[in-house]
Amino acid sequence: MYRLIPTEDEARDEDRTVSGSVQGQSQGDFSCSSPTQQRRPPLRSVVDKFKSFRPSFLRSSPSAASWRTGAPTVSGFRLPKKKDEYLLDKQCVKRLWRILKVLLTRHSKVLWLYITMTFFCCINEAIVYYVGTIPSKYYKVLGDKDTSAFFKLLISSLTTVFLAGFGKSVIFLFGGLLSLESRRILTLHFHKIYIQPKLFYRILYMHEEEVDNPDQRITQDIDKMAESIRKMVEDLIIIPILIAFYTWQCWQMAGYIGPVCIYGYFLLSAIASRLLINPIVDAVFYKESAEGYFRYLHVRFRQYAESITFSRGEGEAKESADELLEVLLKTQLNVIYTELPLKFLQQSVSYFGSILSYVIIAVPIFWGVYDHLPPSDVSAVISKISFVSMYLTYQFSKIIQCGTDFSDLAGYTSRLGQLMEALDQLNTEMENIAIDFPHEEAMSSDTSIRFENVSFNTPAGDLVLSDFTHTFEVGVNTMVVGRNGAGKTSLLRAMGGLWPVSRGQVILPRKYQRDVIFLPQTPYLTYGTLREQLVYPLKDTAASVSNADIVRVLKLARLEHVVEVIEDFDFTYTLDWNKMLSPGEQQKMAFARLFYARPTFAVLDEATSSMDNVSENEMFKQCRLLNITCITVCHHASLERYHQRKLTMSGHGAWSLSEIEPHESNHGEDNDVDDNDEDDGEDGNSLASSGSGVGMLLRRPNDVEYDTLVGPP
Ligand SMILES: Nc1ncnc2c1ncn2[C@@H]1O[C@H](COP(=O)(O)OP(=O)(O)OP(=O)(O)O)[C@@H](O)[C@H]1O
Repeated sequence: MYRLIPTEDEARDEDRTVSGSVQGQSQGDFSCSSPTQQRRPPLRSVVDKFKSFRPSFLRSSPSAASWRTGAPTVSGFRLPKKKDEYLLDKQCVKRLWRILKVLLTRHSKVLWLYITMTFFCCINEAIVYYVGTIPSKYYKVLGDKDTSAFFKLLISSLTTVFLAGFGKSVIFLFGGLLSLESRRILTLHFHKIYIQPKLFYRILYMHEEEVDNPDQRITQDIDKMAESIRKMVEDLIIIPILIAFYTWQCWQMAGYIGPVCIYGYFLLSAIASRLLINPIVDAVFYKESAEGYFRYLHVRFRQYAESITFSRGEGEAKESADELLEVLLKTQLNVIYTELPLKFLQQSVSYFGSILSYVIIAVPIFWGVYDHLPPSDVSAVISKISFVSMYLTYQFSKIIQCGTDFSDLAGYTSRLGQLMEALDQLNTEMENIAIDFPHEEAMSSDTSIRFENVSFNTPAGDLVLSDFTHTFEVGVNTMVVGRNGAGKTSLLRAMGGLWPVSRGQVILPRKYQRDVIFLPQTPYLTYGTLREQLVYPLKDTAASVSNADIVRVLKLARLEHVVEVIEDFDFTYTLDWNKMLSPGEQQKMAFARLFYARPTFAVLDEATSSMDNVSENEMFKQCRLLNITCITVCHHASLERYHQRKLTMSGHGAWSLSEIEPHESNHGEDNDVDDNDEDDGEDGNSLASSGSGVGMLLRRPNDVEYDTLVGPP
């Protein structure tokens, strides 16, 4: 099972490692894997993972695979981490029950739709029963050559047939509503348990191997599950009542022999069907998993279209897509082949059922039960018994036929149930971590960020930082430097609580949410208006931002030209923000948010890497003017002038701190920037550099009054 807290043994191992040498590596605090597998395997590409998948129907005979797929046999296929077999077992039933409990809460519309559907199904079945007995009535009136009875019967049968059609469409309508409502309730539930602070990040970045494609499970599997539920409910909703009714009818007309034959027949078919369902559940699970990877690959193409095109990587992209498609098709073919025996059984059950009905009729006929009746009445009786027994076998064959839907449903249930369990477990473990290694607890009375004897590892178990003690004080800008992979971003992850620490404490300001803002290298541009963009993630406060504030903040971030590009401040853009702004401008937008929010600390992770020098300098100057203390991960030595302290990370847990001597450029920095501005031919929109920052008005989100900013000393 998943585990984030180290076991005692691991903790001991880690103790030894950390105290022994900072060069050592300790076991991961993240291990979210089976107890036997504590280290993650090396990262492999999605295609590589799936290359190792071999659908179950290929396992028995590699040569049969080529025959079935027409493709050359690829040996050694195996699903990534295919350690679980997904079956229609106790665990699956438990998971289904858990999902049904979500669907059938007290105020859920699903329950009402189900009840309404049952009502209409009962009415419809009464009509169907009447329609079923119509032929026997025709035998009678035609046999008796009764013209007026014939016309009466004609009118009533036409009306009934019309009503039967109407009844079916009403059931279809309610089935559709039921499916939509089920999807809505389940998706909302998953949004609630999945899109949670940090949990969301952890499951996507750290537990991808254990719980693949959670997005695909939420967007696709729930929909398919809701559809399976609709189909099954439509088919099965009224079956118990019908079976009871037609058993009684059959008993009345054909004696005990009729129901006994049909029940015996059903029992055998049900046992055979149950045996055939299990492999389908497993096949559906892995087909959905392959669907998820295939979809994700296309999402990545969309995301990296420009990079792929610049590197002329279309050929490779096509190859990977084709390869993954082949894997997906193999999993689909696997589903088709594993469903084949069940389909055969279902079809045979329904055809054999119609023959069985004649065997049931033959018994009373040959025993002379109806010998006393005239031939026209015997025909009517035969027709009626045949309808009743056929309908009874039909109800049973419908149960068998639902096997395929049910196996699909069980497959989706396994995927959704597994995600639910993983989320539960992560939640509990994160709560435990929060208790053992307090992070966001407002323990600090001041506004500094303190690391006390902190050690932590990567999810793969490599030591990132060992015994780190430092206070990031307000007003002291700190630069975090080091070679690639030394753990600079990881330090920020530990600070943000994304990665748990294995030792020590991270003590954050009391008003952490307001006082500390993280700016990543690639900011997330939300869907929505410019106003919402600026207040992200506090969408609700967007209405309180005045147009003047927007313009001022954009000017500070040197983004004033955006105003000319957009329709207006309240025009909702969806994906277009990423296309409308260059990477540098996107980073400036993040700074505009920062300048609007004016936190105590800005934690910048190469947040200016795509900006030109002038803009980069301008951002740091504005931070200083707005009293925002920067903790900056960067590779540019030129930024030293805006920092007073330097934290150097050397990898494998090693670190060192030093003071940055104020050098000449520090004193003349503003002039530098102004000069650059002129060189750039820019109009000096920077309020600080142009001097217009003096006395400029800017409102913090929660301030009632405007603050007055004072320009550079
Ligand atoms: N989700 C993860 N699972 C396993 N290892 C990870 C994960 N994320 C990062 N790492 C590892 O942690 C180490 C430190 O990564 P980090 O991103 O902190 O480096 P960095 O110093 O910020 O590098 P750069 O200068 O290139 O941005 C790297 O070796 C990386 O492989």
